[in-house]
Amino acid sequence: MSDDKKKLGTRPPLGIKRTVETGKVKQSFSHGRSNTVVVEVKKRRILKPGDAKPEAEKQEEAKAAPEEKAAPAKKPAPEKKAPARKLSEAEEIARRKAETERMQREAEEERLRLAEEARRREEQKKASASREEAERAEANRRAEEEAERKAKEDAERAAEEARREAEEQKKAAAAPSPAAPRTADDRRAPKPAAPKKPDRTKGRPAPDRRSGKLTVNRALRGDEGGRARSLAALKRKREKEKRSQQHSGPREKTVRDVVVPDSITVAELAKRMGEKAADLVKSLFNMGMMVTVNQTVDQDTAELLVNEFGHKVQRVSESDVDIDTSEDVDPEDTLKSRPPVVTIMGHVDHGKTSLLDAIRGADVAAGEAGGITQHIGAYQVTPKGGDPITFLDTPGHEAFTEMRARGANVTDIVILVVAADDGLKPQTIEAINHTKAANVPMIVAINKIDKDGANPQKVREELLQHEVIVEAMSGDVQDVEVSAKKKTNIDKLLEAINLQAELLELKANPDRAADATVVEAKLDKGRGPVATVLIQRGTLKVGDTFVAGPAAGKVRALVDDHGRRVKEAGPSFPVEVLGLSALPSAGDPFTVVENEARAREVADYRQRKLDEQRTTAAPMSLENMFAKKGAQTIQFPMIIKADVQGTAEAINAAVNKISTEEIEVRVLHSGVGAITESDVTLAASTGAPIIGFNVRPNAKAREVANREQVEFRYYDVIYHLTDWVKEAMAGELGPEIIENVRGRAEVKQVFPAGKKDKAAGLLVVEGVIQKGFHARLTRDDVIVSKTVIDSLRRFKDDVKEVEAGTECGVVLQDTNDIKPGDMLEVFEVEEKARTIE
Ligand SMILES: Nc1nc2c(ncn2[C@@H]2O[C@H](COP(=O)(O)OP(=O)(O)OP(=O)(O)O)[C@@H](O)[C@H]2O)c(=O)[nH]1
Repeated sequence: MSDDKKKLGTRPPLGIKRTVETGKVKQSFSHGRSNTVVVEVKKRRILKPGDAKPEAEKQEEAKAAPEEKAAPAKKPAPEKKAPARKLSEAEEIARRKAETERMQREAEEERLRLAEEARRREEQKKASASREEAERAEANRRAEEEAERKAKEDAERAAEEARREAEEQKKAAAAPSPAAPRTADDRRAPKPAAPKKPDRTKGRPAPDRRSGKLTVNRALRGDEGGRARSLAALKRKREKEKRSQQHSGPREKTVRDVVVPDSITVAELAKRMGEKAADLVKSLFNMGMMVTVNQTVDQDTAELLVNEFGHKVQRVSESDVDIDTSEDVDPEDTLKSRPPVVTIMGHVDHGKTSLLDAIRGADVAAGEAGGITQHIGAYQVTPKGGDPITFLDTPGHEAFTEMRARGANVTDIVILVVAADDGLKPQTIEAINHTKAANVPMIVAINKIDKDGANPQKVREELLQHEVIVEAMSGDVQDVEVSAKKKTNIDKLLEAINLQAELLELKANPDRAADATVVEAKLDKGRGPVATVLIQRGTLKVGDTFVAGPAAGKVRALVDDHGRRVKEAGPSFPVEVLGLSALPSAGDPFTVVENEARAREVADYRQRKLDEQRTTAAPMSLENMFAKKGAQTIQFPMIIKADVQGTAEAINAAVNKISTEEIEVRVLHSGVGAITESDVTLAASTGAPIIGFNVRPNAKAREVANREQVEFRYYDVIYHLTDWVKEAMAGELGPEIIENVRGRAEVKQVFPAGKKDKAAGLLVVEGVIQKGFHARLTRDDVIVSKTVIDSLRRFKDDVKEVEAGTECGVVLQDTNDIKPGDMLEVFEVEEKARTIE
């Protein structure tokens, strides 16, 4: 036990697990220096052979050993050792117990401290997460509120809100003062309210305040006293948000000049305003208009919207969208001379195509069906020693006029072909009139001079009657005697053209974006829509973006009149353009524009205009047709399909001319390409025949046509077609009824005939009366009945005929309303087949 006592004093403080024995050793050095070192002695297990001491004893020994060994070097504190020896055993136990308890308490405290620290760290982490969450929730809520307010409240209300918020902030700033009164507003305020803090903290232990768990709800309620900092952060965040909202709202800040046409789709307006289409729809909804983004609004509504979103309106008429090349005049110094554009006109078979062939040195007329020029083409020729000349090959003057009607004055010179053996014919005269109307100079080509009956002088004289005074008759119109067949004087004709062109001083600026005119457009099986255009100014290049009538596109390829691919085409050059989105019409302007968006805009506008015209001008429904049928004029409907746009137009113009007062042609649809099922359906529903000009129906269309019994008519010569239309229209009208009045008689007396009929005693005053003649009975010049002479008697004898000056008795068919003094007019009815010119 004494051993134990001795050991107790030297034992180091109790650890949880002691693995080493420690002790302090004071070291003395020379010159009075000393140092105290801690000596650690590792536990040692002493194992002796046959050692059978109990484990506890062994351990005690092991503990004692180092102390005994270290004893000489150790200088234990005398005050500690001495009283220890004096202590009684009970006291020693109590002391040790107290010591152990103290140490345990300290260890426990340390453990608790660490645990507390960990918990606090954890709490802090959670709190900051919750705070962030709360801030996020708050921000979201605020954003929602903000959006709602914006939509519903007016500017005044917004100002009021701002004022209230400012007040709130002031209160929040004053919050740390416990004396700050808590207002009802504060309590109601949905945001975390700073004034609540004194309430919450009052009489509450501080640790409680710190350790309280921060939940989202508590954060939102703002009732956590310890959150004063986060509240301020929230407010700062709110401020920041407000600022960023103000700054991140370029739509409100950027005031745009919005171009508003007559009508515009909501989507397009939104694009121009730089706003969301959905916002516009919402706004319109608030105005009481239910529209979708793709619907159109009028200019007034669009203006309201633009103003509401704070932009400026720039009202334009929709037509401003279209391209107006007339204002874009090229300066004089940019102009360079260009080839003339020549159109050949004249009566059928007077030799237009032959002349063009002679000029070109190519034979096109031979392959042409029926000898009529069906296709509008354009070619450029350069005569020997002359300048290039562009020729437009048109089917007579209709296309020329059609193009002029569309504002396409492409022709510079007209060649009027008159056959020397035939003289002036109706179409020659029409051509003269059209040329004069267009104010285009004319050159007369008196053709077929090789023919036996050719009389050029007669032609000149005939021209005089139409105020065309040729040079040979001392006028200023050039005239050239030619033979297209023998190619006589073709060079003279070309010289005349060059001379006329020189006089005209034709010029254009080649160094600019191209302006052209469509002279022909067709659907090509392999190449899609193809347009032949004539460049009027500028140079058209592959890759150019353009708009042609209602079609937009990008030049994919350019093909010249010899079928060669070219990279560009200058003024007066005819060229085929590939790359169209749709088929334009002859006469449509073809303009190169800066970009695809512009091309689309213009094309869309033009298409809209065309749609408007179509839907308002030519109603094609069955109802409309029958409604019209009830009126005096009979409608003769038809559907025209042709191989080329120019031909379709020429046919349209030709058939429309056939209309009379009684019957008129109504072209329900005219288009280019094969006859399709939809054409047949339209024909079936309207009873219209389908006219295929150089085109045939496809298989499906044929099948439907068989079922629906739709009539197809195929032609390759225009006048054959017009002849048929005339006949068909005449047939539709039925035969003409002609009344030939044969005689007149006066009713002298009326007497009964048979059981119920009445007979009239007449005096024939004029012509003759025959049995079976139609008759009209008039009383005081008013027709009483229309009847037939049923029986004719003279002195009780049936006779066939009674002449003027004689009396007779007649029985009239189906009428007994006869009175003395009535007049009877008799006539024969003749049926005559109609003709339409
Ligand atoms: N003898 C003679 N015949 C000619 C001459 N020019 C044309 N012809 C003939 O006249 C006929 C009609 O000629 P086209 O060139 O087809 O006449 P067009 O005016 O183009 O006729 P359409 O295309 O039907 O309007 C043809 O048979 C030609 O061979 C000529 O100078 N002399």
